[in-house]
Amino acid sequence: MPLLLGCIADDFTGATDLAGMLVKAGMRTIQMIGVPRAPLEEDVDAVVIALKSRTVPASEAVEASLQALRYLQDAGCRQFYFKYCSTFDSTDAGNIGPVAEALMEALGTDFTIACPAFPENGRTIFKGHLFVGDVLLSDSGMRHHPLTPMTDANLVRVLQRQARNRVGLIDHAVVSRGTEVIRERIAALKREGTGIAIVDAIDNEDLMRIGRALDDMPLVTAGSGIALGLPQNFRDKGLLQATAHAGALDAPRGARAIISGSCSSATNAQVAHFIASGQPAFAIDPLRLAEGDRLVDDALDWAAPLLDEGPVLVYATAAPEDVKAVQQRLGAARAGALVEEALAAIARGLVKLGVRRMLIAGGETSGAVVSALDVTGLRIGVQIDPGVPWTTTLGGEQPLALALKSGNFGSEDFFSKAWRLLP
Ligand SMILES: Nc1ncnc2c1ncn2[C@@H]1O[C@H](COP(=O)(O)OP(=O)(O)O)[C@@H](O)[C@H]1O
Ligand SMILES: O=C(O)[C@@H](O)C(=O)COP(=O)(O)O
Repeated sequence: MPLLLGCIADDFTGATDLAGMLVKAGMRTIQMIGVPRAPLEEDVDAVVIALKSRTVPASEAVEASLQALRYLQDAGCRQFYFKYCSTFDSTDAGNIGPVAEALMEALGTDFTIACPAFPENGRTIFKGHLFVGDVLLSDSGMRHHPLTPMTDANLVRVLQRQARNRVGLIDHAVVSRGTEVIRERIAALKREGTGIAIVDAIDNEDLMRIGRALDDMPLVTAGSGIALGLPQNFRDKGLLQATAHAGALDAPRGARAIISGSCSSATNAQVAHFIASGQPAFAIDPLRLAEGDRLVDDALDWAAPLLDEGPVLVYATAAPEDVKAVQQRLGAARAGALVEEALAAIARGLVKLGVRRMLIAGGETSGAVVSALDVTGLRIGVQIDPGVPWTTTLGGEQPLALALKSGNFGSEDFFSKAWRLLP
């Protein structure tokens, strides 16, 4: 069967989130790390190319995304999907707007939607406003994000600041009335010159209705939620036969470790829970890294004798006030880069020490770690919590089982319970 859906994800955790969603919705999906050098050999329905383009300068994000698009076009994909964060992580400089518009232009299309809704994880959109659980995005922990603080919940306004096209809204009154009404609204928005429309969605039924209305849209831009409603279109056209189920992965055996560079609220709670349950944890202080302390060696010396006992945690995760203090001293970008580099080196060292099963918390952090491990692709396995599947690696020196956890996903006991899902 030909490839159907070609996806470009702006970070690595987001890519596994999307790939897991597509598998759950019945598409055989593989995740590639960066734009592959060779044509795909796997027999799959969808490919997700994971980029690390969320927080790089907009021009670099555009370039990398266009390169990914060309690869997916050459592979014969029929529809394209730009995946960003369910909390719409971006700044006024981008990268959601510039990348979406560059992809539109390359595909010769004058209209797309933008919908980060992921109701199962508490991300809903109403009247263009994004909610995280019970609060507006701007009142959620995302207002303190180290790299992309989100202080405005009105997505029409947020995207308009990043886009040249006019940004409009398909609101819930339209979405709730079904696919035909959504199609009519899209046609009306196009007529009046709107290029991108934020779409309201508060539950999975909304996502299914929206999905049906996107069957002939060349480019969809969204979080992972919208992916739930797309496979039905391919199935209706007789293009998708297999119903994929994420089977138990043949996970390699070996020592276990958790690397956490996310400072999101959920990760802070997960780190605290792991430490409170008496399990071993090593903290990385960015200020000491900046002073040249040999924390990478220290962390590996600390971990080596513990690895036979159970999972170890190495973390830079910190509360918002501590992150702010560090950023005031080092600058946000330098602090982020120092931490990412150190955690990536520690992950490499841990694999040399025999770690074969690893949880990584944080999108940027996952990008840094997975790149350092020379992984070329990921097979998707069982879901640990919504948006976080176990995966096994393709490429790299050693086969590994990896779970890339988005900052704000997962229950408080995630770092303890995840292992129980592996054979
Ligand atoms: N203590 C800290 N102080 C400053 N920055 C930090 C600290 N710990 C981690 N970081 C940086 O914060 C960023 C967190 O982003 P990311 O890994 O994407 O997490 P999330 O998924 O929660 O957004 C990374 O660049 C990381 O290196
Ligand atoms: O859509 C989402 O929320 C995730 O898939 C995602 O992209 C999260 O990014 P990080 O919080 O940076 O891991």
